[in-house]
Amino acid sequence: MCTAATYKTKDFYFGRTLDYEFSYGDEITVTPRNYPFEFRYMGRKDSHYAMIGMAHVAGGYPLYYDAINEKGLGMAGLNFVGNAAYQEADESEDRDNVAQYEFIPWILGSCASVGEARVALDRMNLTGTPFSEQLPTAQLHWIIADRNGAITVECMADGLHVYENPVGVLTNNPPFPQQMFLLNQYMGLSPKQPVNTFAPEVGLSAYSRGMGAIGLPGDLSSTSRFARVAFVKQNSLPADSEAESVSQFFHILGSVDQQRGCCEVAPDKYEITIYTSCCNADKGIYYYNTYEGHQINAVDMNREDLDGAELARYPLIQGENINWQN
Ligand SMILES: C[C@H](CCC(=O)NCCS(=O)(=O)O)[C@H]1CC[C@H]2[C@@H]3CC[C@@H]4C[C@H](O)CC[C@]4(C)[C@H]3C[C@H](O)[C@]12C
Repeated sequence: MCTAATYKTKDFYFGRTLDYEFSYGDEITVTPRNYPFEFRYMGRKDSHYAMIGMAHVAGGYPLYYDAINEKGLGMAGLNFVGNAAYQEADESEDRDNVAQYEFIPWILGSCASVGEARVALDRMNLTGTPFSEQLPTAQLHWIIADRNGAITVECMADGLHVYENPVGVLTNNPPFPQQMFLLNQYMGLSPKQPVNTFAPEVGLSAYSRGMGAIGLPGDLSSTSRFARVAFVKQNSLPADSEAESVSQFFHILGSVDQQRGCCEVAPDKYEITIYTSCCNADKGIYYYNTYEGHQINAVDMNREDLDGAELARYPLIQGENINWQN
């Protein structure tokens, strides 16, 4: 499972948790403007917007899981197993055929906003073409967001859907309209203490703080994480400074953190939050921490040569960094 969220303070933040039982070998990867992208159907693009994100680099190609570009647009792919169904390549002149593994570079390379992404999506066919035999087609859906809004993209048997995403969060199954519908169940929840509308004549009292959100689901299912992160995000109070914003963002995604042992996916195999990311989309900074490394690390795309042609790659820093005080 995975969870993605957007957040706006002075700047615009975009990030995700990646929850899985193993790692593909993830690296924070900066793709500069002149790295030549060889698209499967759309030919070679010698120049495009620069981007930074988490990727598995295979044969020199950045297979992005999530990224932002230099214009402040962010995009993340999350599992959508059993529902994702890709399209056939369509040779007509007015269609752009994009393989699922190219989707993030395709959009972030050429779109500066969600509006521009919508235009690109209008003429796009998303194909299930695998990257290689070793890396078969991933069944994903995506969130695309900028400081003014977010959309969800789901390619299913009945076509490519683009939904307005008013909460700016995404998890996994079921399809997005059902996730949004389920939020109706929680509309009564509040960060304020409840008042007794249950039975005023019965002497009920708020014996603890935090009772306004009783009923918010605490488990790790995708629908529960969706409701929980949406509640936490919507009620989170923004602070202006960079450190406070980044800290708050990690707290928001911390609400859906997966601890080893709590989500068994096969006998003795457990899904955990492998990494959590928080991108400052205005400044081009990728902050992250990992399961065994709570310290926040950062890579700033603007410290790289963005007019270059070579990827800059940073393996994840692992291991806890404990500041001893005596
Ligand atoms: C496993 C992850 C989803 C985690 C998640 O959501 N876990 C919930 C499980 S569940 O919801 O409970 O079922 C997803 C998210 C992004 C994916 C990569 C995208 C690029 C590339 C595409 C290629 O085609 C195949 C290899 C490739 C590197 C992909 C590997 C893997 O698929 C990645 C990491």
